[in-house]
Amino acid sequence: MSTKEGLPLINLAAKQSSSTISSTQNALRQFGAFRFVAPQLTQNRLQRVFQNARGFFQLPIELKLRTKSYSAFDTELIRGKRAVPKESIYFFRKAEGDYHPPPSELQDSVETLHQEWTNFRSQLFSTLSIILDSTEPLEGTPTLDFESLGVNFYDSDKLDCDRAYFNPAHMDGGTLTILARATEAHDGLEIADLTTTEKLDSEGIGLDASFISVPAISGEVIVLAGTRLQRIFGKDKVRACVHRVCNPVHMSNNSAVKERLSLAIFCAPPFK
Ligand SMILES: O=C(O)CCC(=O)C(=O)O
Ligand SMILES: [Fe+2]
Repeated sequence: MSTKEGLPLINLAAKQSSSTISSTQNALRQFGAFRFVAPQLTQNRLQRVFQNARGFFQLPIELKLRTKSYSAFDTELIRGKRAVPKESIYFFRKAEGDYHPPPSELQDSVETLHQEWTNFRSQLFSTLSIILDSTEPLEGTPTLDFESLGVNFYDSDKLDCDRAYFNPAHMDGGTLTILARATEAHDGLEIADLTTTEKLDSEGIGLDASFISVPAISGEVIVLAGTRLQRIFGKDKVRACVHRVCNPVHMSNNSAVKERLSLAIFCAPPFK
């Protein structure tokens, strides 16, 4: 199944047809993912964030380490053990200590993008309630849910050839992750077809399941269900998406891509 057939594309501003509802219900069980149309999130504002982030990631490491919510190459762990060969900077997170703010152009461009995202948030969650036939609207709990945003930078020059993944197979812990990428086309992002395995943990699924490649398409973003959404609705309705990013040097006919930037909004349902 191609990604286009496999992952339904939703227009949040429209009334959902019964065929969109049923294909999205299926996609949430099979992949834990779908897409929505959001040119406002993928065009100029996003490119400005990536341009500023590229400048930030090129700064000397001593400067980056002093920056609030920066995580250096190979410092984040998946399942508490596998280091992820990426650098990231997170926004809207609390940080203890004496850190510098990120460069102001980067901070401003992230805030502008995030402001645009807030126009989509309640539409996305109310559409999700309709799709999942939920009688209660999804509402965030201030103690459990908070929203943050991460910009990730992957550089295949920093990766030994034996590491096939920029980001090993994992699930995100929150409700929904909105993912946008800097490069259009196949940039290594893959999601598991959860109907191809009996395994339930992300490591087992990573070894056992079939994965499909999810190209980045202009004007659209991908939504990944997190473990919290799976817990709220139950595994029969929603599976947490298991996703990974291949090192582009391991991808056939795309070996020219060496650098990869992505942006994830770890979003929370609106509060009452
Ligand atoms: O870089 C990507 O496309 C995926 C990022 C991701 O999985 C994450 O930040 O949790
Ligand atoms: Fe993730």
